[in-house]
Amino acid sequence: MNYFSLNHKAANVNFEQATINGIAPDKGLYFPEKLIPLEQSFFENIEKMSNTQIAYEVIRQFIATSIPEQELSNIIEETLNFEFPLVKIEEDTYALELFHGPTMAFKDVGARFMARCLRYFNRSKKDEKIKVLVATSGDTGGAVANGFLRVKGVEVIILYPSGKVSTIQEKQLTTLGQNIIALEVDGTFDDCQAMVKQAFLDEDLKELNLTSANSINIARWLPQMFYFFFAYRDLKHLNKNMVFSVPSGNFGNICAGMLAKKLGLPIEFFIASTNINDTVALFLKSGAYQAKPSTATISNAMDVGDPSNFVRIQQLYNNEIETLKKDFSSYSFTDEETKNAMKKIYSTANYISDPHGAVGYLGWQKTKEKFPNSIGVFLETAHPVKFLDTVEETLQTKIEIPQQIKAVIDKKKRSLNIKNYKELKAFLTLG
Ligand SMILES: Cc1ncc(COP(=O)(O)O)c(C=O)c1O
Ligand SMILES: N[C@@H](CCOP(=O)(O)O)C(=O)O
Repeated sequence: MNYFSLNHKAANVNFEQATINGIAPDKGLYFPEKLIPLEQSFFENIEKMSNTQIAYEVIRQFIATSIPEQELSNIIEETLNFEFPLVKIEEDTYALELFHGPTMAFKDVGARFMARCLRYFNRSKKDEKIKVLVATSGDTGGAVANGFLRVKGVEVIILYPSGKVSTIQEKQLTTLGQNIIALEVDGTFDDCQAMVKQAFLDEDLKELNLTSANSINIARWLPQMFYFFFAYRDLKHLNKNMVFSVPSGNFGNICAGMLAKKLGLPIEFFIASTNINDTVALFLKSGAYQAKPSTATISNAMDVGDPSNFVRIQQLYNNEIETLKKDFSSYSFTDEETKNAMKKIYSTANYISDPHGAVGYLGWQKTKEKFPNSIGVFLETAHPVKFLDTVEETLQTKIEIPQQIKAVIDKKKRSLNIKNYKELKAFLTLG
């Protein structure tokens, strides 16, 4: 399988090269050249398959010969060594918990998979180093730090917006040291992401072997398909159509679900549920895509004003907005609505949702009238403890701190402050 650039001005490359490049030389995101639907027998027998068997079948066409079969199986086994439970919230509503990995956010899947692919690609390199540049609005940074810690030949540089991530998220991305460096940016997530993209295109930095560990990188993005299949397997016995509501920021997660649908996964509809950063919802109304500066909210990991992966979603639908709307819509919610949803879920189902999951719940609530015979699955993308102050204050309850968080909470933060691209470039060239 090869990948082409969505800007159509760069050479097609295989999985290994696309992973190492991160983004194509013409600034475009890589996209698979063809999508081969999975066999009918796969869906007929899916209840009998384990997570790792499903993941292997789903991803193998995308890896092709870049990684040998046994090695790919090992990568998947190591990546998916935690649970993906579904919790019934209401008769027609389920939460798919994606936070049982080491950093308690869905990013663990993509970050662990990508780190292991790079480890394989670096296996025979001696002194050569790859620098992984990553922008985070909260969770990617921690997951990438954890997933890439001590990976041979890789140095990770994380850019995060100062004062705009939660205390626990900040600890997760600034305290590991070793091959992980955190840069605290005086700006928003979009500023961080723009700087990362600029660095990839900077001729002066060509020698540095830069790549990205955001979902713009196919090795981070593609494994995010896995858990849509797991949820289907676990709910198939209900014999109902399924609608997914995905709390969305950079739109990588929902785009992976939509790719899964193109492979044959029978999902009826997708809802991109956002906070007030509503660039995509506005696009669906007006037909004109207008990126805007992001606004800070209590679901901070979704504070994205120019979602990178929306171009991939458009590509999946041949840039035909009316066709896209048959499978997809987007709704935005305020912090007040989010807090009320958290309270409702807590009082009616005794379930503590984090602000992102609550936005997902709201998206399904808003849409469910149109799907009276279906079940809605909203993704619980992070553990509520990651947003401790907001959750405890909103629900007036105490959350037990899990072991993964205890391990970082008292560690000392280490970060360097930067203000602009010039300072990033100076750091990369001198540091
Ligand atoms: C907890 C949480 N929920 C939702 C999102 C949004 O996911 P995506 O950027 O793939 O749309 C993120 C960050 O990406 C996140 O960390
Ligand atoms: N919400 C993200 C922002 C980056 O998203 P990514 O999936 O493209 O890495 C975060 O938590 O950092």
